[in-house]
Amino acid sequence: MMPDIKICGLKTSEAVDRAVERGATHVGFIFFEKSPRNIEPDIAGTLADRVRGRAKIVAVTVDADTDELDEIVDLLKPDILQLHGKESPERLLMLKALYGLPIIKAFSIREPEDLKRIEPYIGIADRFLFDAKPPSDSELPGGNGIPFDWRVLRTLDGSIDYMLSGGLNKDNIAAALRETGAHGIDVSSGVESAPGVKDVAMIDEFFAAVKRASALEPVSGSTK
Ligand SMILES: O=C(O)c1ccccc1NCC(=O)[C@H](O)[C@H](O)COP(=O)(O)O
Repeated sequence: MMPDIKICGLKTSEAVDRAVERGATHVGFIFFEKSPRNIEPDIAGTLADRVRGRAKIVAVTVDADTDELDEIVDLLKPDILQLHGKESPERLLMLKALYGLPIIKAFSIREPEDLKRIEPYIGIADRFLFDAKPPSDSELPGGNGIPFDWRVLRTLDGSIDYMLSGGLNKDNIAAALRETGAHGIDVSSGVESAPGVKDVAMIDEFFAAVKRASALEPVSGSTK
C-alpha cells in the first residue's frame, strides 16, 4: 500500500504541480524566517490554490503566536497545521478550538526515551511526525536532511498514526518503509538540489522509489 506522501518546503508552482502530479497527498509550506524554505503566506496561498482539493495543504510553523497563525490560516487556508516547535498539549487544544483544523505535532527522535514525549499529546494531536534531532549548529528544527535510527520506532504502540521524516531520499526510502511500515512519509531536502531549491527530477525519482518499495511490500494475509 502506498503511504501518504508529504512534500515539504515548496516555494514554486513547478514543484507544487509536479509533486501533486506524481501523487503527493500532502504539500507543506514553511513559515519560519530562518529557513531557506520560508514563504510569505499570500504567496503560499496562491501556490496552494493550484492543488487545493487534490492534496492536503499543510502549514508548518514553529512556536508561532496567534497573530501569525491568524494570518497564515486566513491567507493559506490550510487543511492541516503542522507544529514543529515546543507547543504544549494545551496550546494544541486551544488552536484546535480556534481554527477547527487537524494538527500534526512534530517530535525530534534519537532514542527510545524520546518517544515518551508524545504521551501527553495522544488523543490531542491528530497525527505525529517523527523527525531527526537537528545538529547542534543548525538553526532549523526541521529540514536538516538527516535521518534518525528508525529502529527506535520498534517500541512504538502500533495504533499511533505518524509520518516518518528526516533525511528521507530515493536511496533510503525503501529501507525506511521496510523497517517502520510507516503509513505516512515526509521529505524536503531529499528532493532538493540545494537548500530550499526543489528539483522536479528528484521529485520524480523519489516517487518512483516509493512506488517500487510499495510494490515489493508483502500483502498482509497473503499465503504467497
Ligand atoms: O524544512 C524546514 O526548513 C523547516 C524549518 C523549520 C521547521 C520545520 C521545517 N521542516 C519541516 C518538515 O516537515 C520537513 O519536511 C522535515 O523536517 C524533513 O526535512 P528533511 O530532513 O530535509 O527531509
